[in-house]
Formats: sequence, C-alpha cells, structure tokens
Amino acid sequence: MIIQAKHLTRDFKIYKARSSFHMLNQILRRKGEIKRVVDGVDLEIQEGEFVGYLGPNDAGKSTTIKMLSGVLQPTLGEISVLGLNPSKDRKKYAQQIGVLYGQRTQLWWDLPLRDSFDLLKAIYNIPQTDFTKRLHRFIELLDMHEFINQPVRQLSLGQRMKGEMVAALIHNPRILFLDEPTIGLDVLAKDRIQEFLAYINKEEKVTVMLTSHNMDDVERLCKRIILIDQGKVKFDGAKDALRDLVKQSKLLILEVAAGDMKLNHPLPYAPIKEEGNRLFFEVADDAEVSQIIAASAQSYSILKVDIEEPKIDSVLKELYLSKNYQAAPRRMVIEPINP
Ligand SMILES: Nc1ncnc2c1ncn2[C@@H]1O[C@H](COP(=O)(O)OP(=O)(O)OP(=O)(O)O)[C@@H](O)[C@H]1O
Repeated sequence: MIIQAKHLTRDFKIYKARSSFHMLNQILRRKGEIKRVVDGVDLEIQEGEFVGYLGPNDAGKSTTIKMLSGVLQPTLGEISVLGLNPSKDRKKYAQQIGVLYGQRTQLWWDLPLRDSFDLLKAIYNIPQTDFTKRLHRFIELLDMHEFINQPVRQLSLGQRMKGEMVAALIHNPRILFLDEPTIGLDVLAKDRIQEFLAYINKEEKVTVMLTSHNMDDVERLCKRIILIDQGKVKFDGAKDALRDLVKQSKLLILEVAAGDMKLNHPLPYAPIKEEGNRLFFEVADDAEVSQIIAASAQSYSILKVDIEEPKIDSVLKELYLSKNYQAAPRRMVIEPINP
C-alpha cells in the first residue's frame, strides 16, 4: 500500500458575518463556526494506480489533497504515504512526491522556464545526468522547445501548465498529486497533458491521484474513482461500477450492410436514430442488447456492434443532484493498472 489514510478529518473555523466590520469582530473574538470539511475519509491506494478523487464543489477534495501532500495538518486521523507521515517528515517526503495545483504556480515568475528547472535540480539534489536525460525526454513529450527559454510570466496557460507538470516530476517522484491539472486548457494542450500523464503512470509507474472537474481527464486516465461529498466517501471502486449506480441507458450502435438500409425492414425495436448505415438503440442492460442484435440479424447483415456506456459526467450529475449514493460500494477489488 503506497497511500493509506485512516479516518482523515479536517475542520476549519469559518466566519459568516454580513459585513467586514462584523467579520473582523468575529475573528478577534474567535467566534467562528467549526465546519468539518473532510469527515472520516479512509483511503487505500496501491502502487501504480491512477485514481480519480471526485466530488462536487465544496466536497473537500483539495483539502484532502493538501493533507496528503503535507501542506495541511489533519484535525483527526492518520496518514501514511510511502511509510511516511506527510506533515512530519516534510523534507524526506517532498523528495518522493510531486504536486500540481492547477490554480497555483511552483515556477519562478520572472525567470526563463528552463531556469526554474535548474533551481529545482539544486533543491532536490538531482544528479546532472539524470536531470538532463529526464528534462530532454519531458521537453520532447510535451513539445516545449519553443518556449523553454521564455520567462514564465510570458507563457500562455497551456505552456505554463506543461512547465508545471515538468516541475512536479523532474525529481522522479513515486507519487503525483494533481489538483485540476487541465483547468482552462484548450483541447490540444489537454490532450498532450493527458497523454503525458498516461505515459508517466504506465512507463514510470508513478502512482497518480487526480482531482478534476474535467471528465475527459477522468474518462481517459482513471480506472478507479473515489467519490466524496460533504467530506465523506460515497463511492470507491472501478469507474464502470460507478456508471452502474445510476440507471442510465447505454447506446447500442449497429453498423449494417449499406444496401440493407434501403430495404427499410421493420424492426421489433425502434432505433432512436439512424445515421448512414448505422442504427442507434437505447438499451437498459445486456439482455436487451442480445435481444436487439438477434432481432436485427433477421433483417440486416450486421457488420459491426458498438456499445457506448453512459458518460461519467452525466452519471456524476445525476448522483450529485439526487445524493442517492446508497447502492454505492465503499471499496471494491481494484484491478492492477498494468497487469
Ligand atoms: N483555509 C481554509 N479556511 C477556511 N475554510 C477553508 C479553507 N480551505 C478550504 N476551506 C473550506 O473547505 C470547504 C471545502 O473546500 P475544498 O477546496 O477542499 O473543496 P473542493 O471539493 O476541492 O471544491 P472545488 O471543487 O470547488 O475546488 C470549502 O467550504 C472551503 O471554503
């Protein structure tokens, strides 16, 4: 087990006064209310996993990541990451983890991007040959040649995020914590960064824990989802098991021989649409899939069968709105990422 947290809990004092004068008064008199933002979270993450830590706004995701990365101390509970206590063994811990907060920078604003990496080399004490090899590989993978010598303040958001990614990984950490790494990026930059993350997880075996509202990231990268709401874990399991929590239809797509479409055979099941020689059906379960395929095969030569699962964002939308997590398993057997 590479990451373990038991009953992880964090309280904040919040001040709810209507005017700044009253707020100051509350602060001086220490009269804020206690809000439990993370409430008894248990986590067990194995080496090599790529875990999506998801939940609506205000669920407590960033606060959890901050506790796991050693920035915040828990109010209650225990954390062991790589056998270390993040808030106690800070120096040793920092060598082993990488952190990326999409809304903050860890680069030196006025220096050329390359200089930030040189500074990190000195901070982490990275041997020159490892550093050079690693930096070259990252520059290639993220296509950073054009802007590596530009001051960070002049970089576009997409360029800077690539720089942040390298800064988080240059010291070869075993774990990477990501908080909204693709926020505000265009489709190309997002794609490049997702590809890069898949690479470092698969090839370098870096364990990744990601929070993101960008469901593209989740669909593409995460096999396991941990879902929290109001500070509590509501689901922990495979992404496909999360889809099963809501009764949303799948889409069955049958591609049939082009000539057959012209015959316009009556079907016992009505497709929801037809596109060229493709027929689209909404299906509730596997039994219905078999029935429709069998019935269609009577009239058409079926060339190809595709099934589209419900999209994770529509699954999450339904769960966040209904708050109906009762059927959700808390923990499941997790498949290894790279069997
Ligand atoms: N330093 C702090 N002091 C007081 N309250 C805080 C502090 N940090 C976070 N909070 C509160 O904790 C709650 C959870 O915040 P957190 O950033 O963990 O949520 P989140 O799930 O990451 O949300 P989002 O998806 O909107 O980023 C919020 O109500 C926030 O105001």
